[in-house]
Amino acid sequence: MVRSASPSPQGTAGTPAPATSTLSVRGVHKSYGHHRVLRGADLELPPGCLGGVVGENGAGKSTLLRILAGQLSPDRGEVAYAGRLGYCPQHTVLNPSFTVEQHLRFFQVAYDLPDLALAHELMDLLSFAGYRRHRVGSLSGGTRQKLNLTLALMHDPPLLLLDEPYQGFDWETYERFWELSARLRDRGRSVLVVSHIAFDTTRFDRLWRLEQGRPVPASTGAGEGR
Ligand SMILES: Nc1ncnc2c1ncn2[C@@H]1O[C@H](COP(=O)(O)OP(=O)(O)OP(=O)(O)O)[C@@H](O)[C@H]1O
Repeated sequence: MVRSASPSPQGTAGTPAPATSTLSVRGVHKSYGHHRVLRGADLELPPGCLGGVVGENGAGKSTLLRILAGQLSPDRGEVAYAGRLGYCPQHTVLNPSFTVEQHLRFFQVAYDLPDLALAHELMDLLSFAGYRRHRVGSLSGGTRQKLNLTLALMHDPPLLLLDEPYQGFDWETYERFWELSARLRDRGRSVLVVSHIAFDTTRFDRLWRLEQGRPVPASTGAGEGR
């Protein structure tokens, strides 16, 4: 049973997660037909923590994140989180006919934001403010991903679920991404990054390796702090 998960981009508050956690996942199972992908996944993410879930292609990372974001129902298990969430899906759901600015306006309405100040700040930080009037269909993959990420972050939610968020980024933008994530973490946000790339694990406060359908705690290589 899912006690709390939001299908909408803005998220909704559901059953609160335990006081010590922003996100609490208990015993989540998911199969596609006979293919058992998640087999009792447990995970706790406290406030102000930058967490990572790594695993091989097909391990079930996106399935887990889609369940956490409320896009997919688990067969059983519980997901609870406090407040809104921001979800950056692996595959962008952008409309190629609309401009970057039009996307921001749509999400401003969806999130019920008074202005786009944070969105514009994120665009400056990710160096794509110059594309504001460009149609999404004309953008490079990396720039589309910058927009994808901005749409997930622009309402400053307490919980961020980011699926392969730096795919297509050049090195400078990749570094900016980590600076931004660390800044969010330092402001008390909980950030969960899913990636098949496991070489930069020292960036994380907590790390799990998704193996045989379960996130297994792993060393970040930097000493566990949070
Ligand atoms: N809608 C679906 N129907 C059937 N099988 C699916 C579906 N979605 C995913 N799968 C299968 O479930 C398994 C896990 O897929 P998932 O996309 O969650 O893995 P992943 O760890 O995110 O992989 P990647 O690193 O390649 O993105 C894979 O074997 C995939 O083929």
